Amino acid sequence: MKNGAENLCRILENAKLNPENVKRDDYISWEEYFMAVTIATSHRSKDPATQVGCVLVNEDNHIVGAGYNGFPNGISDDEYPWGKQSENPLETKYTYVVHAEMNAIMNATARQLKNCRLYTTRFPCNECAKLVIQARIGEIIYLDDKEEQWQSQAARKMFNTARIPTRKYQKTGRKIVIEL
Ligand SMILES: O=c1ccn([C@H]2C[C@H](O)[C@@H](COP(=O)(O)O)O2)c(=O)[nH]1
Ligand SMILES: [Zn+2]
Repeated sequence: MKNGAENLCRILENAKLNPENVKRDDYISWEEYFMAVTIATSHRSKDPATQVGCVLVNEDNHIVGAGYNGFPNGISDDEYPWGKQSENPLETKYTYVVHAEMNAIMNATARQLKNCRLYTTRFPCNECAKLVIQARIGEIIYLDDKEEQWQSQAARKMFNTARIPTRKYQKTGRKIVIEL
């Protein structure tokens, strides 16, 4: 305890004598950083209605995978349909699109995703939930839930049974402006 107080005094003294030696204190937190990367990733999606981003983070806070919703490799974004409604399932995006979570898992640089955290802009659907559980991912952090959708309800039910915690990202109000 005494050492802690002495250290603090030294830091404050140093800050007074050499203000330029002191680290900045307005850096973003890990949580803000990972959600910012997740949101940025969603901007790669070509889906005109819903852009989803997903990032996988290991226990060392390293990003080991990222993905967004899009058609499979080699499937043309211009020739396949992006529409939602048609009597013919061959004419809607749902038949073809790979979900952001699936892409993040498939693209991961690590084979072992056990205990990774999954950041996503949208609560995973039931199909993604199955993959997440099989990959032994440890926690889900999401920006928006889709509580009204049965796919999200089924996913939540499976996460609860599999004891995978989920939590809504708490916005901090921090803004970062990126000029591209
Ligand atoms: O877990 C999920 C659920 C959905 N997506 C993708 C798939 C589609 O491209 C959109 C959903 O389209 P709506 O227009 O909102 O019906 O989101 C995903 O990536 N992950
Ligand atoms: Zn999904």
